[in-house]
Amino acid sequence: MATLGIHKDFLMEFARLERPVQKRVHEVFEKFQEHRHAGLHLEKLEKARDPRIRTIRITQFMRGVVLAPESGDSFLLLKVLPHDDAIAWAVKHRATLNSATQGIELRNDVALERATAGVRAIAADTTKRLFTHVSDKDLTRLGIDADLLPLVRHLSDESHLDALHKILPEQQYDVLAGLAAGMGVDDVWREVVQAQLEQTPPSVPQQVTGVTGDDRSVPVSEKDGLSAAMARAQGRIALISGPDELMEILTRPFDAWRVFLHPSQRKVACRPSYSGPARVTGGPGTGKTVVALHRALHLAQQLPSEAPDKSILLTTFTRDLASDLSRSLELLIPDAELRDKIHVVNIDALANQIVREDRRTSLSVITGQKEITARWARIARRLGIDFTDVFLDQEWRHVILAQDVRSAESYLKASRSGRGTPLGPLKRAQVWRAVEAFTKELRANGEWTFLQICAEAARLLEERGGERRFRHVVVDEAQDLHPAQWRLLRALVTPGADDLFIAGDTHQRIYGNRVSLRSLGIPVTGRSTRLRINYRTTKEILSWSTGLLTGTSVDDMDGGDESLSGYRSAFRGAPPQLVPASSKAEELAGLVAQIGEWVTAGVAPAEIGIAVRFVQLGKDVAQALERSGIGATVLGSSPSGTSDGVRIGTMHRMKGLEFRCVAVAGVNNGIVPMRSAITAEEVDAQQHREDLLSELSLLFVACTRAREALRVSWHGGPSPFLAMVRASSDR
Ligand SMILES: Nc1ncnc2c1ncn2[C@@H]1O[C@H](COP(=O)(O)OP(=O)(O)OP(=O)(O)O)[C@@H](O)[C@H]1O
Repeated sequence: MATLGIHKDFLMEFARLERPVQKRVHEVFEKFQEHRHAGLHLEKLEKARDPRIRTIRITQFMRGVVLAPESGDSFLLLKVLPHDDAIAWAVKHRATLNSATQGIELRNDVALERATAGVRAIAADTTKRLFTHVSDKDLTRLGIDADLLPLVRHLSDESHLDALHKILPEQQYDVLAGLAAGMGVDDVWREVVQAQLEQTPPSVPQQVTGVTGDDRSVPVSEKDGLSAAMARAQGRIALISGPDELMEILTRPFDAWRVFLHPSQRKVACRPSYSGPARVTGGPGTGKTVVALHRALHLAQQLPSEAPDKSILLTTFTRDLASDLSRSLELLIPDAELRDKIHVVNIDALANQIVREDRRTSLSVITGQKEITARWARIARRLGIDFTDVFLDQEWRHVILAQDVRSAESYLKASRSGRGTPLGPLKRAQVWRAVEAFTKELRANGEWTFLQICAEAARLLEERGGERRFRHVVVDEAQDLHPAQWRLLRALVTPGADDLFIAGDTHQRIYGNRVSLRSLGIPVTGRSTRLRINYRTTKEILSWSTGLLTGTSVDDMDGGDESLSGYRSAFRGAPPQLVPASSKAEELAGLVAQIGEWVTAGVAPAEIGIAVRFVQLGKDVAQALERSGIGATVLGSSPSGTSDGVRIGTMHRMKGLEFRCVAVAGVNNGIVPMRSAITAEEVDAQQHREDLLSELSLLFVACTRAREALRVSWHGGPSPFLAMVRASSDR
């Protein structure tokens, strides 16, 4: 039976076609299993560099480009382009095997020869070389073939490598981009080559080497070579099992993440089993959520047939993020029966359900932080104790609830590491009196805070012992979870193989909840993987945004430091715009003009996000936009996704989202960081540093939501964080 492969580029181009043309593409290929390629009316091209690359008529104006060897009945759909472009592309390209993985790659020899000459000319003027630190032997081991070596050896700058992205054989570009981003040879081997080798299905014959004696690139062999070579290029090529799957993929072409996982992502998501809790980390946009979704699917597929619905919990920080996960899961798993094995709910809602069921009554929850702080202030005044409202609230969250301290005696002995102000026994007794007054008041009113509910849910489950609701738990945005939430997650699933799968990035921690996973009974050492390729944003936005973090050190929740080394993007775009204004009115006017320009350029308003530090500014921006006739939705004020307007949200709300264009407004001195959110240094120096880091992460999160364009503006003095990034880019 014929095998059909779809190249990622084909899907991307298909996505941009008009509906009737898409329909034709589908009609042309839907019966592929019945055809040997003669039946597909493939046209040979006279001057083709690779005689197996042919074209096929889609409509009068559009042609598909297909790789189809003479013998065997495998096809690879490579391109779908306007007629002349398709022919031009088809005659120039060749399909070869990657020497390290034996996966199929495409190359444009003419362009490569031209690029080599260009790079040589540039290299004549400089002694700088990008890859002097890597030997020929290592490059060869990583799959760089001898045809490419002269080009690679003359590259002097990373921007030249970026410019070659589209013409280099794909996997070889991946290797070079990793090395250029500072990864070691072994790391690149593991993440690009070995990950790919491991994913090749066992049924596909492994060849020892794909290079000829002189290490030159070799064409894909005839007779069955193509389907094996396609199977060794997962991540770039998807093998289609039949017409239903073809239909499935072509129906949602924009969601390439469903089909094309990078080998480093697939390795984490589809590993048959982990011996205990496992974790995936990585900078913004590296696909952690995508991996968490695929892991949930993988676990669902492995469940025994008698496993009940909702055997797997897929959870995250907020309700909105959980709704996004649900929507994505529907795309990833069309089979409702399989999908029902996965329960998607945010952690607070789950905790609420557990406590509610126990008490057989609904719970009244205090949601506003302002109200909570006001209560602490009242209590401190009433008791005549000399602690600020913010200090008491932090002590309660970061020490008492975090360690589940339930008595004055335990509090006296509790570790306060992470808190900067030492507290002697007398002071602790005062704090405890305030805590008792606070909790008593809540109890008397039948009120709860979210964290209290989580702590209570964890306590209930621990007490009941053995009542494990789920076989597997998958957690996204894990960096912001509080220890009480972790205790709940720990209690929901029996410790052991594949119990917890955790996705998160501590550089994006914005709620100040530092935890040690090990101390919470969640040891991930040896089962933790970092993703490094950013799929969301341009190199320019990425490098500017990571510049914000220069000089900061962030823990990895496992006793070490998190790193962004090797973090990279393959797209290029315009650098972020940094726009000062002398007044708020001027800043808003500039912002409105920019949004207007984006909309005129064809960006849908809902694909534009505006991040602000506080809600009122968001409302002001919304009004300014509406006055100019541009619709806007302030996130959180109406159910998300219900309006087509520009999305405006606080930086906190931006977590987990993404937009084609992002404007971050009001990045003023005194606002970012928000003065009121920073503990005074003299009150608690450690907390002061933590608060500053959370505020910095908040700006980092907001800026990294952008796919194509980022604009950062302020009025009056700029945020000191912006001075930091400028200083780092000057270096
Ligand atoms: N293998 C892939 N192929 C195509 N697109 C991908 C792939 N992996 C991720 N993406 C896309 O990249 C974007 C970022 O992915 P995702 O939200 O999973 O990243 P993340 O690491 O969770 O980001 P953040 O930490 O910033 O929330 C999404 O648009 C996603 O669809």
